[in-house]
Amino acid sequence: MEERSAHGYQPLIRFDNVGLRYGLGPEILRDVTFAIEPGSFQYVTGPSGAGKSSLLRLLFLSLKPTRGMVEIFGQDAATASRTTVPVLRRRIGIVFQDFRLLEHLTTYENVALPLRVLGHPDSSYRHDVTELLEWVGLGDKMWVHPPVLSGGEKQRAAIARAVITRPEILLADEPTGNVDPPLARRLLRLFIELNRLGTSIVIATHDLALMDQYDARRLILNSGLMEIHDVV
Ligand SMILES: Nc1ncnc2c1ncn2[C@@H]1O[C@H](COP(=O)(O)OP(=O)(O)OP(=O)(O)O)[C@@H](O)[C@H]1O
Repeated sequence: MEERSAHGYQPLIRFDNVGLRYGLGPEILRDVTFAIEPGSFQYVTGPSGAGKSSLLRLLFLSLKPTRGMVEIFGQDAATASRTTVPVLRRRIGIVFQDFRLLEHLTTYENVALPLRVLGHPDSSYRHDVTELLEWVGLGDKMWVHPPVLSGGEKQRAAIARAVITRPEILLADEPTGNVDPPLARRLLRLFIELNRLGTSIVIATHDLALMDQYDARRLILNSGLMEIHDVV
């Protein structure tokens, strides 16, 4: 029988006693057990080097656990084939710490890229991409290339690209790391709005001010172990 969470939903992602080590190094994640529910909002936090980025890599199937089980949309990550991984990833949006925008493409083309890769014609998504870029405040930066964008503008372009396909989960690695407090608050409002529209949000951060602004579940990593603080 399919295992279901306390809320009656099947979780989108499930970690069961997960351990991770790089090569022959020490285990940097140990016995990590948690689930990501549909429509949920959580922070992954903990000191520098605690394993936040590594946890996101496991969530995005860029890494496989060295022990325990990671289940993504009901599929065991350990046995996911090379053809299954991209199919699962299409349901996950990710914002990398270093944005990874393509410099030879305009902001519009960067955001439209995931749809173009899926084979959709430009006419089918032009309206959606333009609307989303306006929504994140980049309406006047659509036709410039990333090198002339500020850090915060790049951040918003990366977020727009991550959500243009309406993923079920959005993973963001230190999304407020390079921006000033007013922009950090704006980005947080953007995540909250996306969450209201149904996307599950996972934000890796050590920005305590950010977490204090919007109370949500905290998955706290420390010495490889995870402590979970639910909102009461
Ligand atoms: N590719 C790798 N090979 C070997 N060790 C790695 C690799 N990536 C990360 N590590 C180690 O794993 C541990 C966790 O790193 P990770 O980047 O996941 O932490 P973090 O919590 O995201 O840190 P920060 O907040 O500083 O970004 C660190 O000790 C790091 O040195």
